[in-house]
Amino acid sequence: MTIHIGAEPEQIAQTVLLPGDPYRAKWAAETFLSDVECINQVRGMLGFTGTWNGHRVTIQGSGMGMPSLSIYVNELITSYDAQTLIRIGSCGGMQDKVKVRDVVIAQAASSISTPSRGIFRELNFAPCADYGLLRAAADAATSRGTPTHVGNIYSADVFYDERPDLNEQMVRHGILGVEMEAAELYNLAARHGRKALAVLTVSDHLLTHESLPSEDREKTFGDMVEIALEAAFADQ
Ligand SMILES: O=P(O)(O)O[C@H]1O[C@H](CO)[C@@H](O)[C@H]1O
Ligand SMILES: O=c1cc[nH]c(=O)[nH]1
Repeated sequence: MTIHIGAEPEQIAQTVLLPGDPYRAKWAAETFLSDVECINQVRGMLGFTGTWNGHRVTIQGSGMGMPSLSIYVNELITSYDAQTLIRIGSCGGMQDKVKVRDVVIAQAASSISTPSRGIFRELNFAPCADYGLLRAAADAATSRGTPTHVGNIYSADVFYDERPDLNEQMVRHGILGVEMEAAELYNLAARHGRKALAVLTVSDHLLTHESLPSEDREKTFGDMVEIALEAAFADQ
């Protein structure tokens, strides 16, 4: 057990999916896994372990924002030996071609700042996905026929952003979408030699101002969950 995760070491699998929303973790575990056990309820940040196609998988809520994700990912790596960590999140679309409900696979994650800023200081470290996971997820999305975009995203510190000038530059430089966790997930994976990826579903659009209701964000983004599962075990 750790401060924030109440599971015994053997209750957490080496492959962990990480939705921000703990109720998306519950829905995804109950929908896609068998033999599901709830392994964490500390602070209501629900986690579940079960099996998918014979493989053990944990789906653990990470909370919103990089400081929250950093707590769970640090504990999952250092106390539970998690090896493969895949965020399954929502994002806001930032290009005309990126439509609501499309999937975005984050090849890299730009940011203004992350919790790792104190380490990198003047270095503009480029947080990037594990290439094997990225390729496997893109292949899974193609074979499923899911409208999918692969590229650079933006990991923000705030949901209610006050920098339209910065958004304009990101749109101009091809950023596909905005969310709030992937950059620090990629930093931590690099630091600890683990594999990480973020597979996202577009829930909002910064250009069209569309926005899905919270229940849809919790319970309807199944394509990204299955893409993440297929990518996690593509080589096994
Ligand atoms: O839907 P999740 O996975 O929480 O991801 C996105 O949604 C939250 C904001 O509503 C942030 O955590 C952002 O990254
Ligand atoms: O961070 C996020 C997540 C979903 N939608 C947004 O617009 N921003």
